Amino acid sequence: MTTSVAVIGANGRMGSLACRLIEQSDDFRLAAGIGSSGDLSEMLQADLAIDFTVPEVSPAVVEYAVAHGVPILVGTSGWSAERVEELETTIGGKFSVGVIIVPNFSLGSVLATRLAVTAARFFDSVEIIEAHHEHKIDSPSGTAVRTAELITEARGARGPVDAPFADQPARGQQVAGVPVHSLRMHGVAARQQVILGGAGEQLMIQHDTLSASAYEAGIMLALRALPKTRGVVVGLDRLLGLDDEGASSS
Ligand SMILES: NC(=O)C1=CN([C@@H]2O[C@H](COP(=O)(O)OP(=O)(O)OC[C@H]3O[C@@H](n4cnc5c(N)ncnc54)[C@H](OP(=O)(O)O)[C@@H]3O)[C@@H](O)[C@H]2O)C=CC1
Ligand SMILES: O=C(O)C1=N[C@H](C(=O)O)C[C@H](O)C1
Repeated sequence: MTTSVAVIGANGRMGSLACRLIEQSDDFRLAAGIGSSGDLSEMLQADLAIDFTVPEVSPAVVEYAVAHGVPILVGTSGWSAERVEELETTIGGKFSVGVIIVPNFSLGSVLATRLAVTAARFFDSVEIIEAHHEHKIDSPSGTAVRTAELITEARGARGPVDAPFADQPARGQQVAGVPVHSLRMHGVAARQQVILGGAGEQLMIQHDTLSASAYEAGIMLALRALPKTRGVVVGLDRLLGLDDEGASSS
């Protein structure tokens, strides 16, 4: 007995990877691959859906899935805390439908963010530099936004990071009070550096994605967790049981 999956954004880099993983698996089969000229109603023939589209389109895809009772795994970036909150309001009573939003499917990236969130409680300065390939249309990356949000949340009583002269454009975009600097260039897949500064020392936590194979295990893990999920869950860390480690506001 296999579970059928519809992939929205099936012609893209990540969507085609998801299609391949589903077709190669023993427990899933591809019910529909939907591109920008397709119709979202094609997802209704599937048990589950995966969204790898673009940040502007993703909310409508997710709302359609939820409205029609199709659990959905979201890999598309752009899901800031504010956007997640809006979705939770929209979902309202429909909490029997699962929505898993994963800013980054790579295990190393999730761990790097976790380490940075833990370290950020002990340093005055925290800034993020992220670099991505030349085809990435959005900035800052979803991973950087999530990292910044978690950092500020974890600092709690310590307050926001010290980001002097942050109103100057060259100081980056302020995300939850953390300066984020985005590079879009040839020769890189995805990299994130969280640089922390304190009295007389610096700590840098860097993660490099070298190829899209880094996302494969995380996609399958999240897909398998989706039928058991109720309501909105954000982050692979939640599925790995890492979310309550180190992120204390004490
Ligand atoms: N969570 C994670 O670990 C990762 C997330 N990402 C994120 O995933 C997203 C996709 O990335 P990537 O695959 O590289 O991007 P691509 O540009 O390769 O693919 C995006 C796809 O979205 C499709 N699309 C656009 N509008 C619609 C629509 N209305 N309905 C259906 N499909 C639509 C396009 O379809 P068409 O070709 O038919 O026009 C296109 O193929 C990005 O937000 C990226 O940041 C990327 C890597 C890892
Ligand atoms: O577009 C990409 O490539 C990636 N997007 C995600 C993001 O915005 O964080 C995840 C990863 O960084 C690759």
